[in-house]
Amino acid sequence: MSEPDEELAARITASLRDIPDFPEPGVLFKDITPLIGDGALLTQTVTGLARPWHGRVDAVAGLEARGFVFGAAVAVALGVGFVPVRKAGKLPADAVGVDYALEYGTARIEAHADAVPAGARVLVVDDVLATGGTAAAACRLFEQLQAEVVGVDVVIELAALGGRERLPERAVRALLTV
Ligand SMILES: O=P(O)(O)OC[C@H]1O[C@H](OP(=O)(O)OP(=O)(O)O)[C@H](O)[C@@H]1O
Ligand SMILES: Nc1ncnc2[nH]cnc12
Repeated sequence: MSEPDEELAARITASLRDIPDFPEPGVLFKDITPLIGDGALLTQTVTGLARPWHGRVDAVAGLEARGFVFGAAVAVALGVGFVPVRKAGKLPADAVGVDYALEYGTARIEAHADAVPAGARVLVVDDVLATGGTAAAACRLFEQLQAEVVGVDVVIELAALGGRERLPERAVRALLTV
């Protein structure tokens, strides 16, 4: 896996806005809107996410909603298709789903049953890895579809919340670990 880019990590750190007690008391929310509002930093972040994966994936999956921003851009950078992983009830065709818990609540994610062919190499992209519940559910989802999850690629890992431990034997990569 590629070396961490310390300059990019510093730029991401400087851009993040910490919002205490959002969306519920006790959660320190990492707001990425300043990052994605900065064209140069958004480009560097997408380039950094895509860097190790050129020629190694068949599809990029992005997790609704913030994972769509980065995931679709990474798919373009890699020249592969994008698969939206949506919250329950949003996809129009036959879907498979997984229930999960995240830092602040529970949810269900779904993907279209024909989103990727069996054996496809899928890269899961999201903005934040916190408890890892969302990313682990996404991995299970693609394995239900007989795909191969080659990695979980996030902008920010909140290490204290233990997401990486929730994803043993996965190639988990974060541009910034806090
Ligand atoms: O590691 P976890 O504890 O599972 O938390 C990480 C997830 O939480 C956030 O999504 P959220 O469900 O809040 O959706 P949003 O992108 O629509 O805000 C974030 O975008 C990740 O997908
Ligand atoms: N603390 C946090 N900040 C932003 N997104 C999150 N998703 C889960 N936990 C989060």
